Amino acid sequence: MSYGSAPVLAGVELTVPAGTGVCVTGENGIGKSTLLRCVSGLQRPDAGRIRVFGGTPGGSPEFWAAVVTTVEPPTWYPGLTTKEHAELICRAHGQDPDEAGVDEALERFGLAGHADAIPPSLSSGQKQRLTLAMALLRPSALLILDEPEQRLDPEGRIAVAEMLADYLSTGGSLLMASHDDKFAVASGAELTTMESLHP
Ligand SMILES: Nc1ncnc2c1ncn2[C@@H]1O[C@H](COP(=O)(O)OP(=O)(O)OP(=O)(O)O)[C@@H](O)[C@H]1O
Repeated sequence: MSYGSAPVLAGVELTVPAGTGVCVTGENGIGKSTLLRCVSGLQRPDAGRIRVFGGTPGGSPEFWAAVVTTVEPPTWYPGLTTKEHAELICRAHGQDPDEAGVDEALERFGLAGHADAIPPSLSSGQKQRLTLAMALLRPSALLILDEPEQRLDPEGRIAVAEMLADYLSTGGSLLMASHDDKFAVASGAELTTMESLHP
């Protein structure tokens, strides 16, 4: 993969066995987001091979039924509230919002008091909470998260790490990038440095 003439991710090899979590770490600019973008099907590598559940990333409705990526920041729907965003994601995936537990999720993410606010009025940490709440509310088999701990307060990081550990314990797979090793370990992910991905 390259941006212009600068190579990024040359010779990288990574396997995330289904039902496990991997967290890639490394200095700013080393290529973590680029890796996650490629695995999410948002960027196509110039060479090499990426398979997700045996298929090409991003290439089919089945991929997007199974995979949630937060690599690209969300766009909020004009005029829809925090709660309506959460309900919408459930309905889009064939779930009844009450049965999916929208109210409980908003409570868990500390957003219950902001259910009727529109997302642009939320703080950056609250927007991050809503993004993660929406990612975890809908059914999925793989979460691809770019620095999910960003903008969360210490309590929020602990809560999200627990929710990711729950996700893994119920059979989900997780690929994330993070600068917070403690958070990643608490999430149940195995830490892997970008440097170690070059065999
Ligand atoms: N759109 C782009 N155009 C040109 N170069 C880019 C682009 N996106 C990333 N790069 C370059 O590719 C390299 C890898 O960037 P990437 O965002 O993947 O790093 P990262 O490890 O996620 O960094 P960080 O820890 O800061 O999030 C960097 O040198 C960056 O400057």
